[in-house]
Amino acid sequence: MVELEPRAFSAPGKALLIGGYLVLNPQYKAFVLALSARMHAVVKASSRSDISGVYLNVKSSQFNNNQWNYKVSRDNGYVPLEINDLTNPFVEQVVFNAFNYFAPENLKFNYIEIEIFSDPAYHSSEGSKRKVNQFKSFNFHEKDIDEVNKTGLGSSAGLVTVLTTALCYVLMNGNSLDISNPNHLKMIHNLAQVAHCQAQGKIGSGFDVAAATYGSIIYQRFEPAIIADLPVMDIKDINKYHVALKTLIDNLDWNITCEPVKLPPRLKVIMGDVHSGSKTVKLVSTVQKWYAENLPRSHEIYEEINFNNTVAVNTLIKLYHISEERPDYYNKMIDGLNNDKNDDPDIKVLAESIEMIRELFRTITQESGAAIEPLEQTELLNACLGLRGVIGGVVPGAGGHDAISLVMTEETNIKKITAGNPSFKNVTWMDVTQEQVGLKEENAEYYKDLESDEDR
Ligand SMILES: Nc1ncnc2c1ncn2[C@@H]1O[C@H](COP(=O)(O)OP(=O)(O)OP(=O)(O)O)[C@@H](O)[C@H]1O
Ligand SMILES: C[C@@](O)(CCOP(=O)(O)O)CC(=O)O
Repeated sequence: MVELEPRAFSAPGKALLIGGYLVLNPQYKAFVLALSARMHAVVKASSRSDISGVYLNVKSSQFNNNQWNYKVSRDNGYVPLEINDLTNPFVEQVVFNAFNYFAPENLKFNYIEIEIFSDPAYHSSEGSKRKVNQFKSFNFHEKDIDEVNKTGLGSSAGLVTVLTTALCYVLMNGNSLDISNPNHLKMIHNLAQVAHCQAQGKIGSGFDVAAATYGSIIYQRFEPAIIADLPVMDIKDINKYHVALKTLIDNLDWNITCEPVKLPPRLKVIMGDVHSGSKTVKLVSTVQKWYAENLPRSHEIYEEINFNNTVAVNTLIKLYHISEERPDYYNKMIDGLNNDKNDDPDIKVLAESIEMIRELFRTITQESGAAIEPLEQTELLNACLGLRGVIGGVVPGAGGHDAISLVMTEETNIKKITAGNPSFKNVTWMDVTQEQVGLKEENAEYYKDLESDEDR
């Protein structure tokens, strides 16, 4: 039996700080922050002569020992067959697309095992037990993955990205996958976008998969048609899907923007969970209906949001440059913010543009009935703006009752300054911050021997 060297990969969660809804249109740019919460995949594979075809086990032991066992064969168009009839659309679409992309005739490593881990911040910790080792710390739940409440950080995008990476490693028959190679990263990104869209049954903007792959970025989407135009799998002619997918992944210019960005130094983003969550699909369809029925005014509102989005993003970039070119001036400005002096003109422009974006989304909320910024969130965000060191805040992404995002100085201790204050009684400050890096190679050894917190 030949064994493939185990490898591990992780990909970050996200917050769409600026550009919700507009990012669905390829003409508008968005600012996506990658977060420190990550999804992980540890993969091993071996060649086994005692089984026919390919066998794949995907294990997510954190969620009531959930696991999915697939048989994959070329004769079946690489449509994965789960031997216990269990479903996980995200896993299935990754397997389907990765295998069809490589279309292996005879796979050397035909027994594949992938273990998934999610960092604690993706899900509500209620009823979970923490297991740790020297390197990692994960929550273990007694419920299945679909029954545990999510916080909205994009677990499926992270999952699809790390699973795609793990399978590319195996399907490339060994050591040649290198995630620091831009071509490999592009292959992973494109495959993950296709799988994520197919699993969701819709074509969203893809900002979450882009951030999982490339980290914090300015993002502009691809034209949805490029994925919608893929043929359906025809078992009688499986080469058709393979050729179309190969062309889409390798040869087509997706015309997307994924430009790395950093928050200016000494600023951070903090997320506040309000324990509720939103139905993104419903919000998006309500807003799209409102948009279509209210032209040309709705377009004018979008243009005005875009103007403020651009101001906010450009000001963040400008602040970064100031910090490099005039560090003394910059440090004084941040010190000023810590002492409640918000009089720097650039900070003012940033704060005002974020306020304008919120106001325009409140107009859409009122007119469409889609609760992008519901009253409770308005009150919470306004209370946050009164805190020393906080520059601005939004309900990121599609809005609603998802966790809020606040931009504040590094020195601001939000837990401390809000403790006991009734305005903040419904919010839990999450242990996540922004991160630069997207897909990352991890040490496969670091996931072993996780033990219950109490036993240590
Ligand atoms: N640890 C995991 N193990 C296995 N499957 C997972 C895991 N985490 C997420 N998934 C899959 O992703 C699905 C959740 O994806 P969904 O897109 O609904 O949420 P999300 O990406 O966290 O949310 P949002 O896009 O709103 O931030 C689960 O139902 C499951 O199929
Ligand atoms: C409304 C939208 O722009 C953002 C959805 O963001 P989230 O999944 O709520 O973080 C839709 C999209 O970009 O796919």
